[in-house]
Amino acid sequence: MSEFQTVDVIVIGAGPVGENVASRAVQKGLSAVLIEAELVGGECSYWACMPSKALLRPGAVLNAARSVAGAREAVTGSLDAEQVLARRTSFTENWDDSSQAEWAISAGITLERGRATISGEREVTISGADGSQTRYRAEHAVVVATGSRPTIPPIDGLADLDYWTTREATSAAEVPASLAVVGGGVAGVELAQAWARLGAEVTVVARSGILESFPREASELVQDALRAEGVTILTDTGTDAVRKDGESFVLDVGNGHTVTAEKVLVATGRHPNTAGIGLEDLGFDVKTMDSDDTGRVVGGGGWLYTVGDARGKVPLTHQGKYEARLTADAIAARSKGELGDTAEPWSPFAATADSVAAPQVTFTDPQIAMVGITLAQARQDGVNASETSLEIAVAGAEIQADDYTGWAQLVVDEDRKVIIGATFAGPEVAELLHSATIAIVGEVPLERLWHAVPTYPTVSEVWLRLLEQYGL
Ligand SMILES: Cc1cc2nc3c(=O)[nH]c(=O)nc-3n(C[C@H](O)[C@H](O)[C@H](O)COP(=O)(O)OP(=O)(O)OC[C@H]3O[C@@H](n4cnc5c(N)ncnc54)[C@H](O)[C@@H]3O)c2cc1C
Ligand SMILES: NC(=O)c1ccc[n+]([C@@H]2O[C@H](COP(=O)([O-])OP(=O)(O)OC[C@H]3O[C@@H](n4cnc5c(N)ncnc54)[C@H](O)[C@@H]3O)[C@@H](O)[C@H]2O)c1
Repeated sequence: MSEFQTVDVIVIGAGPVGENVASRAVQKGLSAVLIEAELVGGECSYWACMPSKALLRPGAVLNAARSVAGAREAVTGSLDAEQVLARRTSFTENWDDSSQAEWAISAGITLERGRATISGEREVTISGADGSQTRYRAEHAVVVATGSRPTIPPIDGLADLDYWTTREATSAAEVPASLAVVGGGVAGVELAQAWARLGAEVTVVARSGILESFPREASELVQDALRAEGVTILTDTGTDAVRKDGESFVLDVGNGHTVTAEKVLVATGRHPNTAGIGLEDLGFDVKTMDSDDTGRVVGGGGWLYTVGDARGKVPLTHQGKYEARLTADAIAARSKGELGDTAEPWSPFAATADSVAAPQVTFTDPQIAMVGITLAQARQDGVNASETSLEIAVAGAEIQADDYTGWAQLVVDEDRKVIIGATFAGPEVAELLHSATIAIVGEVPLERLWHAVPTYPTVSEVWLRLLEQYGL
């Protein structure tokens, strides 16, 4: 057994979030070791955000051209699936992480490859692929940035079959003739559209609705678009059992009905990947483990932190990287005695935006972009909230696409007269979202927002329409 090497911060998991904790800690003058069992860059770079968006983008560009007279006539072909898949693969660097590893080293981070377990208080043991063991002791913090795992439902027969998770669905080398998607969340719906536009016959099997975490009007726009382009969507439909008939999967979806497809994608949510890394041996129950706004594990002795998907608050890359910056700053401040047990909301150490202003975009075509809280959530939290919504019908939208169809909503805290939630649905609305995020985080009073004039003719003019409809 090797001796312990001592370092200020140990980060387990080199996904986007772990990378950011380690680099920020180094920038703050601490030494950091970053440990990765698979690919430096994590799920996001190789099997999630980047390849899924690369699969979706060509279809959105083609559809954008087809939605403008004059351009439409110039576009006579369909997507070139081989080129789309090649471009997707280039975004994953062909699943080679050498450039990411080089970046980590150039950032002054010590990079270790292998599977890490927390082997004691402040202690981490790395098991290398060659059977070697390397041990580190942290002076200040051990940060768990181990990401998340797909949650696989207990569907009869499923466990024995070679179904797709989002990993296979983002890295497939060929377009399947047909695809059944179990789950109507963001991952399932994005990948349903991506593969359908590449030529697969796609059926989405959703036990309740589609994209249910978004306002109904927004998810219906996406649902209508998917149906119009040939995706079959079965809502309120459970998957009772799955079996193989020759090379095909057969899903029993109730009342004697079946769905048959060449591939099945199971996209039914994810959970923090915190089991089996030694936390149980230290007395933690990983199912109930909680962290404060600085990422410090409650009851964790002060040295243990979680970030990103492993923290489980907002499982999105940008929000995890935000947590990473704040957690690294909190660790650095505590190492100098400049921060105590708790951090003030909105201070540089507390991830306050996680609960009030986390933005999310569903990159389907049309897109849904949402930030803050929904009307239902606001009312549940006892906030005196109002809702203003309308169809996006402004000159900028008409210029963007013939027959532009979109929808927008603001949720306002009537006591404070500030925006607490916003949703935009329609083609290319993602870039509208940051304006809403700034308005929420800045708690900009509506009467001041009235002076923020959107440019003519852009889709942003919807802000003016929303404020007028609100009553300004
Ligand atoms: C299909 C799909 C599409 C998505 N699209 C988007 C998007 O467009 N935008 C967005 O914001 N989010 C998106 N997400 C979510 C996003 O992928 C995650 O929020 C993000 O990857 C979380 O980053 P992370 O660093 O916390 O975890 P991960 O990226 O999962 O990285 C964790 C790393 O830890 C390593 N690890 C785990 N255990 C150990 C161990 N014991 N020892 C050493 N290393 C270990 C893993 O190998 C992995 O590399 C998507 C997710 C999916 C599934
Ligand atoms: N554009 C993006 O930002 C993006 C894209 C993809 C994924 N992600 C992230 O990745 C995570 C995982 O995505 P996801 O779509 O798997 O999760 P999700 O939580 O968004 O959706 C899961 C879906 O599966 C359904 N479901 C759950 N259990 C089921 C069961 N037993 N049978 C049938 N259906 C069931 C749910 O009703 C829900 O519709 C999400 O947290 C999301 O934030 C983000």
